[in-house]
Amino acid sequence: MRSVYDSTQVRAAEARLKEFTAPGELMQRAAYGLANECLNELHSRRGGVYGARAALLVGPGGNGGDALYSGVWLLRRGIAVHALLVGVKSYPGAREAFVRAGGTVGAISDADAATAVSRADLVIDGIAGLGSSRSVELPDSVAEAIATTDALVCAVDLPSGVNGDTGQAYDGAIHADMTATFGAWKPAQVLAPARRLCGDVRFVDIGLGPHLTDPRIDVLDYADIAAIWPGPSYDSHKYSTGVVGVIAGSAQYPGAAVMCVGGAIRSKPGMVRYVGAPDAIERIVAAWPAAVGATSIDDAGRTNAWVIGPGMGTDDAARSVVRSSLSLDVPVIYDADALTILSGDVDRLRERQAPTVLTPHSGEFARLFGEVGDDPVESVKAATRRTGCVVLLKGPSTIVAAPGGRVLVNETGSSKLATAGTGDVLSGIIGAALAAGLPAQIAAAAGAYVHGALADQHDGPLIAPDLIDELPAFMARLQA
Ligand SMILES: NC(=O)C1=CN([C@@H]2O[C@H](COP(=O)(O)OP(=O)(O)OC[C@H]3O[C@@H](n4cnc5c(N)ncnc54)[C@H](O)[C@@H]3O)[C@@H](O)[C@H]2O)[C@@H](O)CC1
Repeated sequence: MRSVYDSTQVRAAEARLKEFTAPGELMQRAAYGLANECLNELHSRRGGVYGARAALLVGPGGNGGDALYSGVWLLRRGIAVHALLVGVKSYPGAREAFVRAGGTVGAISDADAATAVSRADLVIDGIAGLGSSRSVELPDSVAEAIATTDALVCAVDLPSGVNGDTGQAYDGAIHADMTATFGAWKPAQVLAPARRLCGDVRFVDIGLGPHLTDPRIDVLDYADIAAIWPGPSYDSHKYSTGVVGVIAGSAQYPGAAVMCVGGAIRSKPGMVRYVGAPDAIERIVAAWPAAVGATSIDDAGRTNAWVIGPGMGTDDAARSVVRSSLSLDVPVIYDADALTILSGDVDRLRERQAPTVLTPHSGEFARLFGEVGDDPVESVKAATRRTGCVVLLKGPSTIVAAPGGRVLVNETGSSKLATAGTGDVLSGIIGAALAAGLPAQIAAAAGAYVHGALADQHDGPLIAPDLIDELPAFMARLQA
């Protein structure tokens, strides 16, 4: 598990750590770590560092200070380093130390600033880090040189022009190949769209660890999923490993039911019960002979969790099923059409006594709760407060929040998943995890992890059934 801290938490931890360290010590640790990461990467790219050129983009704050002090270390390794000041001020003492070590200094507005960037093997972006909250305005020629260079572009703590806490990217944000993060992972390093601008994030330990508490976000990794994903025990039987009920599909979207049941059944619950019209049951059993059919929830028999919504339509019959499902006393995941049906009636979700998971994409989220906005984590948290449900917002970074709980962000998957039917598979996987007894937020986040990992491991173009085909091998590895 990777814990992620926002700027207020990082600054508070820094303030506490500073009580035990000499003045300037933390910046020296950061600058040394930054220089090391750059030197290692430069070495692997060029086979050596001596004789290389570096350009530093230096803002007025601590971020620029880190860049200048890292320049001192680069100079000591025989790299020619030129600093370009963005603005008139620079961090007290840093510029002088840099010049003493042999560095040269110019302004970002200098006529040869773009040339200095284009000739560099390494560009260090120290315009702004934790204090970055607006667009980056550089001369066009410099912006163009940064955007087109083959040099290693390394961001100091965070790329300039991204909001470290929300993941928002402002105009002109720097696109780095690598980011050296100091002391903690920051939200922008795991949230879209900023995550992509960070490149490869390298953690530089400056000793903040003991002073950081109560992370804003956690990111689950493979080891977490392997530890929590339920597997059968020696005395398992089909009822002990969980029974999933699925209400999905319609005459218009029959495939949604096949995808959803497939996602559930291949995640290995004890049993999957499909509820639908007789012809739909026939189709499902033809595709998945191990599934069991029933024509109503009442006739379905014992079930540990329900998946309701994929492709079910929004007609009166579907509305009535969704309304009556609110009183089910087992966990329910509402997806797709069920979310559209609930969008006129969001506050009724508070009636639910058992755990409930909502899995909207941004359009469905907007219908339910209003537009996601610039701070998606806060939007999702507000939705959980309003409904009392676990809310999983699908997107380039999937966010899963629970009432009163910590926010989880999923990093697996990619735009490969932007194809019809993949969401139906996801809800089936989450349904299986819920039926097996995982807590709702963990089930949702673990399901998103598995779903994304299936896409990641699939070679070539992906369609939704490929995810189901990848499931047995993935599950076998996970439970080995
Ligand atoms: N506080 C500490 O103890 C440590 C801080 N460190 C560094 O200090 C940084 C935070 O320093 P600061 O609080 O001074 O904040 P920053 O240096 O991130 O940014 C603040 C300054 O940059 C300007 N700025 C913001 N966006 C800009 C833009 N787009 N274009 C031009 N100027 C812009 C602001 O007006 C302000 O003057 C961290 O990200 C990290 O790099 C590290 O040295 C580790 C220790």
